[in-house]
Amino acid sequence: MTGTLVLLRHGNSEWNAKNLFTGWVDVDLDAKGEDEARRGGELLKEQGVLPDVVHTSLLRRAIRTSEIALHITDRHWIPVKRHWRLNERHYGALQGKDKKQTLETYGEEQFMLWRRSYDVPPPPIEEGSEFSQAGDARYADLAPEVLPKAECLKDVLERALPYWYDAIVPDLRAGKTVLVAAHGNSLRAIVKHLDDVSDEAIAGLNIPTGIPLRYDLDENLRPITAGGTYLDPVAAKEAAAAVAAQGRK
Ligand SMILES: O=C(O)[C@@H](CO)OP(=O)(O)O
Repeated sequence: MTGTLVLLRHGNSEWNAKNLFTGWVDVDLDAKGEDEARRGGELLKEQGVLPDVVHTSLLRRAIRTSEIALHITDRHWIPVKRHWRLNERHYGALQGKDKKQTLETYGEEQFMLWRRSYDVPPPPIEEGSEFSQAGDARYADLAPEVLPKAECLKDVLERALPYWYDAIVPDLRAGKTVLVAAHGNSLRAIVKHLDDVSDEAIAGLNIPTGIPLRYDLDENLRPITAGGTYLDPVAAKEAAAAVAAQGRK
C-alpha cells in the first residue's frame, strides 16, 4: 500500500512580506503567514487529509507552519522528523537582498536565471556575511564541504533526494499520510522529481504559500494525478501567479 503525500509550503514570512531573498536565513512567519497556516490546517481538516507523520526543514517558518496546521487538525501529537535536506535553496550572496532592486540592477535575464533556472546558482555567500549560516548550531554536524554557499535547483534536488528515499518513501510505503512542510524551492525540487518535470518547464512552476498540495502515488511512487491536487485550487492558482511576479512590484 502506498500512502498519501501532502506538500505544504510555509505561510508568508517576514521576508516574503519585504520582498527579500531568504534562502537559509531563519526568518519567522508574519501575521498573514500564520493565517495561511491556519487556513492550510482547516483545508486538511475539512477534506479529511489527516497526517500520520510530518517531515520539516530546520527553518522556523516551515516548522511553525506545520505546528499551526497540525494544531487545527488535532494532529499536534504525530511523530515529527526534521532535516536540513528539506531546507529552502541556499540563495548565496542574494540572501538578504531586495528582489526588485536585484532585478533592476542585473536585468530580467540574469534575475530569472538566478531565481528559476535549473542549474545556474547565484554567486556564493561571502565569508562573514551577516546572512551566512557558518557557525549555526543546527548545522554543526555537517561537514564543511556539505554546507552550501549557494545552490541552484539542481543542487537542491540532489541533496533532497537522499532524504526522500531514506526517510519519506518508507513512511509512504507504510501507507501513511505524510505531511512535508518545507519551502518554495525545496518543494519545487520534489515536484520536479515526482512529476518528472523537464529542466526547462520547472522554471515556470511556482508553489503558493500555505495551501496543501496532495499527491496520491501509485506503487512506483508516481503521481496518480499529474501535478497533484491543491486543496484550494482557485486560491493556489492566484497565489502561484503572485509568487511568479515577485520583484516586479
Ligand atoms: O527568497 C527565497 O528564499 C525564495 C522563496 O521565498 O524566493 P524565490 O521564490 O524568489 O525563489
